Amino acid sequence: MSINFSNSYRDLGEAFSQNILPDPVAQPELLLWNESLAKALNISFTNTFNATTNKEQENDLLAQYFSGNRLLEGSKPIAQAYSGHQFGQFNPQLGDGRAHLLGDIADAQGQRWDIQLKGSGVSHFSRQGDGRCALGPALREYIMSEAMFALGVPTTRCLAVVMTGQSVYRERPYAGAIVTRVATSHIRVGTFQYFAARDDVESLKKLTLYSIKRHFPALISASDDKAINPEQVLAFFSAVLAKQIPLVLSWLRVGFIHGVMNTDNTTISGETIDYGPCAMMNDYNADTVFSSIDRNGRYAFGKQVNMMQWNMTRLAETLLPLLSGDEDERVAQLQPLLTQFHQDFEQGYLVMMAAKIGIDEPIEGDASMLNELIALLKKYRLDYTKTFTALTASLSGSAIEAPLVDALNEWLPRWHARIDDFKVAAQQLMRKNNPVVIPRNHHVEALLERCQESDDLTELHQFLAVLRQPYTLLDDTTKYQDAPIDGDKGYHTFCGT
Ligand SMILES: Nc1ncnc2c1ncn2[C@@H]1O[C@H](COP(=O)(O)OP(=O)(O)OP(=O)(O)O)[C@@H](O)[C@H]1O
Ligand SMILES: [Mg+2]
Repeated sequence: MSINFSNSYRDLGEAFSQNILPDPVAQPELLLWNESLAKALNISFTNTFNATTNKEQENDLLAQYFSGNRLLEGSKPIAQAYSGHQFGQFNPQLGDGRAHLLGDIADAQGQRWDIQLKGSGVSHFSRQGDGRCALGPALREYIMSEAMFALGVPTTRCLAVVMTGQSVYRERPYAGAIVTRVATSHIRVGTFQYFAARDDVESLKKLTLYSIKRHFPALISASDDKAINPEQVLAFFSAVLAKQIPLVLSWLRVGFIHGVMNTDNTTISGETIDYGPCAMMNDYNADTVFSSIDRNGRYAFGKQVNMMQWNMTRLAETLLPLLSGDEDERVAQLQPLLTQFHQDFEQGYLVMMAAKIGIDEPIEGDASMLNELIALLKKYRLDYTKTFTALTASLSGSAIEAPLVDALNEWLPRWHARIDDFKVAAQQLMRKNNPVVIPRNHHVEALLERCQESDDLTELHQFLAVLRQPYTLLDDTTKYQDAPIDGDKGYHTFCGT
């Protein structure tokens, strides 16, 4: 099997991670293999398999590798150390309690990707946990991240799901599984906090330099890549902030609620990570929360940008020792960047929402028109996805049906007047920005239930095929477009264990 691993994170030294092998499982069985992702990553088996290898043998070998039972050549697994603010409370000692980073690989364009097993056994960071993952949450991560990728949301992805043949106990026994996650890195805000909490400035410098090289190489010249200066630290912070804006904007565009935006679940690369308690919004309400542990609505749909700014402020704090001047001067260098973040986000939000109603370059008056629409969505409890799909279709003659047409009857003429001169272009823009299908909670949950009861994955593949083309109406799309009759009242998500 040809995967050309580096172990660059492990090479940072023992302060950063624990060297530890995945814990072998009883009976690994490949459930899902993401062929298109494998291709994109340049992962191929041509050296391993020959004309006489059959599909079953191939899958068996993949199951061995992606359960951690066999180690891929060149991989030196580690569990990464990190801390994190969880619902506002700082926990200095988190880290990969059930994950193993196998190493990083380069794709054909030279982009590096981490390959990580999740659910692969305990580590130094496991605390009370068993190091394992149940099948439901593993499949959920695969489905949601594939859907998000196709929706155009920056995200970590899944390469494989392997059943372990072992039960995991979560109040009752469930089938266990291991998911292979791919990310441009697994460096979290909490990774920086880990070293800041220990006053380990040398490691903070090393981590910042590594992060710059990995994610923002333009900030550093090849000749002086051994140390960083305060200007580079500020440029790094700006670059991290800039990554979070398209991330949160795309969540808001498609109605995604992350559910657990703790600093340990916020990557510096701006990729969605940790699909534990996430959910999709149905009818529009900025206060929407589904996570059972988010009792105060800290991570509600409409609060996500504020929470991201809060997380970025925690990142800023960790960078203070790397700046110059006294304490006040250091804060004064970071503060304007956080203010700028909010302004850039607000501007980006207007552009994003305007695109959803077909306007490429918003002008004065568009913000108030959008606010009015959002107020109507909320007042009449209109489904977010369906509303924009109907508005898009209406531009080529589809009638907007009741009750939507009644709810929007005063708003529609205002919108038509604005886009009348460029209806065709408006509709094209809307088609790109408004999915016709999203991974609705009730469909995801129903499928997870069925997959746990039966080995037949036909429906799962059908659902995935639809989710992989969320801007196109396929024959099967209509099966998954419906909003739940009760608006998901009483639906609760749980932190994915
Ligand atoms: N079953 C488990 N065994 C050991 N540690 C666990 C388990 N479940 C969660 N943890 C640890 O608890 C912390 C918080 O968990 P959280 O649910 O945010 O992350 P996760 O889903 O395990 O991983 P990730 O953020 O990488 O997707 C992490 O340190 C995680 O490793
Ligand atoms: Mg997590």
